Amino acid sequence: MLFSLSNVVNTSFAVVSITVLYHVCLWVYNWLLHPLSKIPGPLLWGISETPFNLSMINGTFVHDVHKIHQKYGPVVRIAPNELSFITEQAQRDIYSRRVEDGYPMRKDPNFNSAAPNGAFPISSAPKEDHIRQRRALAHGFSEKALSEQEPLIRKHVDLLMTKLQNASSQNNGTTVLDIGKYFNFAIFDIFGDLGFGESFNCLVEERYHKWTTLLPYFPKAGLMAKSLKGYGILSPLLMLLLVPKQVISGAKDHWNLCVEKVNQRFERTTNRKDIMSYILKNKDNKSDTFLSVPELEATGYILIFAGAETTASNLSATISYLVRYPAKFAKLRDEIRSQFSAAEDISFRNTTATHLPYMHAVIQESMRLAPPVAGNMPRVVPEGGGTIDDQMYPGGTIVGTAVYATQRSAMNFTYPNSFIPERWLNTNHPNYTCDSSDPPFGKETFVTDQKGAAQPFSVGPRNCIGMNLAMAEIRLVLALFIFNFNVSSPAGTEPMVWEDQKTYNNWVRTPMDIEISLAKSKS
Ligand code: HEM
Repeated sequence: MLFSLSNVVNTSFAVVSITVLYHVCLWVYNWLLHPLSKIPGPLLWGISETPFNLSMINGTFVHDVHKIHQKYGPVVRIAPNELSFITEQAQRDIYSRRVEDGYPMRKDPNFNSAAPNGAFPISSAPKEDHIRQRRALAHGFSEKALSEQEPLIRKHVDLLMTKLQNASSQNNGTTVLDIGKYFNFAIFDIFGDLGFGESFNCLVEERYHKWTTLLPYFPKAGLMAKSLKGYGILSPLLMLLLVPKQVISGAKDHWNLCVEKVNQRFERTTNRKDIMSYILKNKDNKSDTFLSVPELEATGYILIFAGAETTASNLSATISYLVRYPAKFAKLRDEIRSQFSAAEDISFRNTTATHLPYMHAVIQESMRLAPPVAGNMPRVVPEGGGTIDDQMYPGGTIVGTAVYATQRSAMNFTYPNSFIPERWLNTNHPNYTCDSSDPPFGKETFVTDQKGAAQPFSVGPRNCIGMNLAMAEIRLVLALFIFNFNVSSPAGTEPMVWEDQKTYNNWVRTPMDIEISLAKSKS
């Protein structure tokens, strides 16, 4: 007995010693000998995966990487084998088509896996599958499809306005409410209708549908699981200890609901021009625009999050900045209310940058400061190496641009942390004026801005397929909202600071109480 106990102690000691020795050797290798050892960055992040993973799990990754870039420059090492960039050129080098094979660097498989049914959604699919899936989905996101979808979308936006008007009317035209929640209701309902053929009725019932409450668990569970993957046999234990149970079960429920909704939509025959109608046209043929049922389930799983959460996030961020900067709100209010005399006149077509240049500038500036997809979108440098920002990096290196850090870098933008929509305007525009909340600026101030570095929808063949839809929704909701309401912070409170929130790549949005009052001149 004694013998076997001492054996166990000795073996354990040996295992621990070997593990420690292995890690010490690995850290020394990563520090001094690794091909990326000369790239600047915090030492601990460069020698071990742990700081990266902890930062992901804590929801501070986006802010941490921004700080690292501020301290160490435009290319930094954020894990032993991973680099982060913040230049416009790097963005093109990583995400656009490469001369070598006409396709961008492949996505990092650790962060882009298959769905629970084993099929790849469009966002993770490998090259050949991606090309086929993207073709199949493109029809549902075309200009033609968008104009056919407008009445369907408009119905929900009108209901949003009615709900807000009712809430205000009951309180002498003014009320305080969580506007982020109402934007979620409307955008999720729109997406239910467009993606799955039925609204979630969040707005009608003024409460979240079960599914929408599950959505926050989806990216969190994914990021946590992937961050802990690299710990080998310890991963299941770490998952058990670090990932809250409701995150795991929430992600599972999200998947089950998605499969159910996609299959219900298959069963339904309808003339509605929703996104699925375009895809289902090719359901039974094996052409190059075909999507299998498991792929459709997997893509539905991604679309609901990619499509709804991001759009609602931008609308909320935009209003948060307008509440914080009343002079900007006043300019936008005047532009919209002088352009239209009735809400019915407002449409996708007449809310573009040509018609409402200041509103377009406001949206661009809020996308710059609070990009809905804020993290790094990791890719793998192909075998044989790849050039980024005129520098060659070894094959297998994980690379990506840090969206938030890029868009807030002083290398790319003057006054990078200030909300100044004017930077996006033509300097001859009457609204190109410096307000009391602004740092001083003149006609020349923003000529050095690297505007092309702000790409919240990314670039290249894997950029956002829903960009036109998202922008049309945002323009319509924002124009109608500002046409109908004035906004301010509730008396005695400070406006929320958007960037104080955490992110799991997407923002973890906290309740956003603002005061809205009916625009008297229109009521
Ligand atoms: C403000 C709103 C939105 C923003 C900022 C946004 C941003 C992005 C970004 C940055 C990517 C690239 C991700 C990567 O490379 O890993 C992306 C991809 C994607 N987005 Fe969006 N998105 C928005 C709205 C939408 C909407 C409304 C839909 C659909 C209804 C959508 C569907 C997709 C899909 C399917 C992909 C993957 C495309 C592919 O891999 O080919 N997004 N989005």
